[in-house]
Amino acid sequence: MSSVSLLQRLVRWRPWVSRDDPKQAVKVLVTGAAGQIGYAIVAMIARGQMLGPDQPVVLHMLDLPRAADALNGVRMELIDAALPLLRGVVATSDEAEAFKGVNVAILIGGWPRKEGMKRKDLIVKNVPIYKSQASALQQHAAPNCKVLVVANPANTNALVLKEFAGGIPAKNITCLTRLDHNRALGQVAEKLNVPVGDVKNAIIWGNHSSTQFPDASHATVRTELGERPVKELVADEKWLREEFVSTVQQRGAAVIKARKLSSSLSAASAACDHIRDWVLGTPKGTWVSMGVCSDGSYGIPEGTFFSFPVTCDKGEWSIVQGLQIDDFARSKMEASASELKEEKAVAINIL
Ligand SMILES: NC(=O)C1=CN([C@@H]2O[C@H](COP(=O)(O)OP(=O)(O)OC[C@H]3O[C@@H](n4cnc5c(N)ncnc54)[C@H](O)[C@@H]3O)[C@@H](O)[C@H]2O)C=CC1
Ligand SMILES: O=C([O-])CC(=O)C(=O)O
Repeated sequence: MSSVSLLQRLVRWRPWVSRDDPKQAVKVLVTGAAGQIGYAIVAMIARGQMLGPDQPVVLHMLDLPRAADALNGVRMELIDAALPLLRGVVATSDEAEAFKGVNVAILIGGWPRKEGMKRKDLIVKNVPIYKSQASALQQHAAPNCKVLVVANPANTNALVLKEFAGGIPAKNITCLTRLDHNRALGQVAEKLNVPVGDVKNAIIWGNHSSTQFPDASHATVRTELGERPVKELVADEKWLREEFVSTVQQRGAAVIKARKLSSSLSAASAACDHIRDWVLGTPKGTWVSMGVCSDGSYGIPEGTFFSFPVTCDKGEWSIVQGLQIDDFARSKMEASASELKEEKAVAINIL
């Protein structure tokens, strides 16, 4: 007879490991998981909104020691939600434990801006976090881990991560501008009174900051007569160059003014969209905006973390090539690239 008693066997039983799982669980790290965006995103991930409705996940959640109780509360709620795709939860304030073996890392941990601040005012507080987490990523994550930086200033934090996590390929490090992209689609849909799902191919060029350039000049709307250019349907160049651009650029600040907290639901949803499209691919004929390491496309200096239109296939993103850039767009893209150069100089100075 086996020396393992029935009671011992029951204690060892791990309900999240099912023998019938057709797919292995993917380990997804969320940093800042006790915060606003963290609280919104963990349920979305565990419901399959990020990796698909048949993909089991193990959630790794990291937050500071002082948020340990709150993080444990999130862990309890995840168990209480009885989410069938959720095959395990690690809740910790230890970076090594949090990054161990993760396949996808959503880096949200850091400080949010308050009303009246610019995102780049967060460099001093947040950039050092990304230097420290770069080593944890390099040492403990799965070698092909896909990384999405959400915490602001997102592009510069991603750059710091790339600089200090040399073992992780630059193409695996990205930052979130999908929220701005989705905001751009939302503004066009509101203007034309059409379902947002019928609008596609807006572009966010540049920094996730007020110098970003939301560009609807290549966007289209699905109509009964086929796909039609947004430019033609809006028929208001002034709106497209002014109100549309500034509304999207300033939307984060407008939400902070209204909520006294930064966008959480829409940021969490956009982060799911970003990873889903990266991993599962963009639909044919559709591009999305992602902050990625420039290869020199469109004259943007190589190595700059810049938002471009991309398509994704088999887990790889590629910058959409050959789009016509007029003088107006060129000047906006250059302004955002030079702001990123300034942010980089400030970050280097701090580190
Ligand atoms: N890229 C984008 O589109 C967006 C970016 N953001 C940014 O996302 C970040 C998080 O925003 P919220 O969730 O609203 O803030 P929050 O303050 O509610 O949550 C942040 C969490 O990060 C934790 N944290 C701080 N330092 C950490 C560290 N070293 N390791 C792990 N966790 C750490 C905090 O304890 C807190 O629980 C902010 O920087 C915000 O500006 C927010 C909205 C959109
Ligand atoms: O504006 C902020 O500070 C938060 C953020 O990045 C956004 O909502 O886009």
